[in-house]
This record gives sequence, structure tokens and C-alpha cells, in this order.
Amino acid sequence: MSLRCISATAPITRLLKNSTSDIMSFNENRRWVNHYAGPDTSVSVICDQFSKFEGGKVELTKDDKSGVAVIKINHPERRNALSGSMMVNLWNAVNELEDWKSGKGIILHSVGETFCSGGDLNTVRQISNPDEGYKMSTLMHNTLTRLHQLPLISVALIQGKALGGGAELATACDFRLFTEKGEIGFVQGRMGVVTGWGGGTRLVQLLGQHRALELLLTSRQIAAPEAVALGLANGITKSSELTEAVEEAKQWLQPKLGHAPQIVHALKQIVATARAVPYEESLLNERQVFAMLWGGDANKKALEQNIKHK
Ligand SMILES: CC[C@@H](C(=O)O)C(=O)SCCNC(=O)CCNC(=O)[C@H](O)C(C)(C)COP(=O)(O)OP(=O)(O)OC[C@H]1O[C@@H](n2cnc3c(N)ncnc32)[C@H](O)[C@@H]1OP(=O)(O)O
Repeated sequence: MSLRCISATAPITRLLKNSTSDIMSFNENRRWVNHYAGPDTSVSVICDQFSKFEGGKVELTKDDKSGVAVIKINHPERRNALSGSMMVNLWNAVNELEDWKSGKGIILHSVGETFCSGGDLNTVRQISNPDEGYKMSTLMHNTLTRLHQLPLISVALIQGKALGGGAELATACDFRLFTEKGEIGFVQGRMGVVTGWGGGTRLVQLLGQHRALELLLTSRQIAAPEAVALGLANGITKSSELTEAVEEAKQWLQPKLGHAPQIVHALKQIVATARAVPYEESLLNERQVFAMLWGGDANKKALEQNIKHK
């Protein structure tokens, strides 16, 4: 484990006592400073290491006709926990989706009764030290941030419990649909850790700090109606049967994919950028995306048609 040295004379105003005091302090600018510097390992090296922790699969299928891809989490015997090799499968799936020019949408779902029970505890037990944890976090941050930023519109279908890392995975999609049996719980605190896959940051973006803090602190599992009331779920499917619920999720997504791929991609890029960067930077991005489409073929065609939006 690499720790940066904390000098006794450094202007640190307060140290956390009896807990993480050796790795975290509050500096003179009233900002938290983490003194732990994780290993500087590249994601491809982490993938080589993590693919050896086997079990289950994450499968990607792309339908060029509808423009909708399906990411399927398939590890029902471990309640769809993500093993190291599944984390690598997901990383590869996102790489492939980044190159899918004709795609517009993604449905992320799993098989069986549980959406995802988080990290596979068999993998977790083999990497149970700060440096290995940092590597897992690096891989999952890379994968889930790129999933979140894809120019495709993503929906997670939560048909059972989404726990720990499973709840974090759900927050990396643009939308979440629950079945009546769907539940979500940020149980990391009960496991003696915090969110390791970027879900804490995304939860604050989704719900605001108070609601996010309450869910993280209590680790309580919330059912579909409350998830909708909080704004964490975007709807509840009529059916709890998996095949039918997946079909409903596709139907729910379809009206949002009516524009040409380049427009869907551009609109998603504006929204994804706005949630990730400061205001002025986001406006600059919006100007640039707009300018690239202004006077283009689709724009000229629409102008010629003299469309009325009555
Ligand atoms: C690494 C990221 C980290 C984070 O920062 O968030 C995490 O995600 S930590 C993991 C957090 N998740 C958990 O702690 C889940 C623990 N599991 C459960 O609470 C329950 O198993 C369940 C998910 C509610 C399902 O309950 P049930 O349907 O009654 O099934 P069983 O309990 O009998 O489980 C069947 C089978 O599956 C194994 N299992 C379940 N979850 C995991 C997991 N996360 N990793 C590995 N294996 C898991 C469970 O041990 C059973 O196996 P057998 O005993 O061999 O049958």
C-alpha cells in the first residue's frame, strides 16, 4: 500500500480520529485530502489480472435493425455478482459499443431473480487489500464512466435486488426501470466499505446530496414505488416476468430513439457532458455540437420540408 507522508509540520488543521486518520485529512482550504495514492496500473494490465478471477459472463448483443443493444449479466448461481472476468467482459462490451455508429440504445438486464448482488465475494476475497481494491475501482470507474458517457441511451432493468456494486451499476445507466420485485440498496457501509464503482458520485448527481447521503448511510433497501418517488427509478414495468419486462423496457425506450443516430448521439453527448463538466465548458461543447449539425444534410432536408410542429 502506498501512503504519501504526512508531515507533522504541514498545515493540516484536523485529522480524522480513530478511523481513516492515516489516509485522510482536512486541509487549510477546508477540503478533504486523501493521502493514499493507489498503484498507477494501466486498465489493460488490470484486465489481464482480473480475467483470471473467473465465473459467470457479461454478454453483449447488438441489433443493427432496431439500433438497440442488450447487455446481459449472466451469473445466476452467484446472484449475478460480478466476478473479475465479468468486469473485463463489461469493459470489452463498452469498448465495442463506443464503436457502434448505427446504435441508439442499450438495455442492461440480468437473468434470474436478482439484478446484481455486487462484486463477486469470491473475487473480492482474493483482492482484499487497498492496492488491489484501488485497481478494481480503477477498472470499474473506467468502464462505468464510459458506459454512462456513451452516445447511446441506456436503461437498466431492475427485476430483483440491486445491492452494493449492483446498485452502483444501475446508476451508470441514463434510466432505470424496476419490476414490482425490483429493489435497490447501497449496502456497502454494512460491508465495511464505501461505494467502489463510482456510485456515490452518480447518486449525488441523480438525487442530490441529502437523499444520496441518507441512502448511503442507512444502507436500506428501497422497493420500486419508493425508487420512483425518489427519482431513482423512471417507471415500473407491468410484468415481473423477465422476458416480458425486457420487452416492455425496449418498448419504453423506443419512442426516445425516433431521431437519426447522429441526433440521438449529439443530444446524449450534450446531456452527458453537462453532468460531467462545469457550466461554461458544457456550453462550449453544446455550441460545437450544434455547429456541426447546423446546415448539415438532415437540417437542410427538414428546412425544405417546411415542417409544422402543431
Ligand atoms: C465489490 C463492490 C462492493 C461495493 O463496493 O459495492 C460490493 O458489491 S460488496 C458485495 C455486496 N453484496 C453483498 O454483500 C450480497 C450478499 N448476498 C446477499 O445478500 C444474498 O445472497 C442475496 C443477494 C440477497 C440473495 O439472497 P438469496 O436469493 O436468498 O440467495 P442466497 O443468499 O442463498 O445466495 C445464493 C448463492 O449466491 C451466493 N452469492 C450471493 N451474493 C454473492 C456475491 N455478491 N458474491 C458471491 N456469491 C454470492 C451465495 O453465497 C449463495 O451461494 P451458496 O451458498 O454457495 O449457495
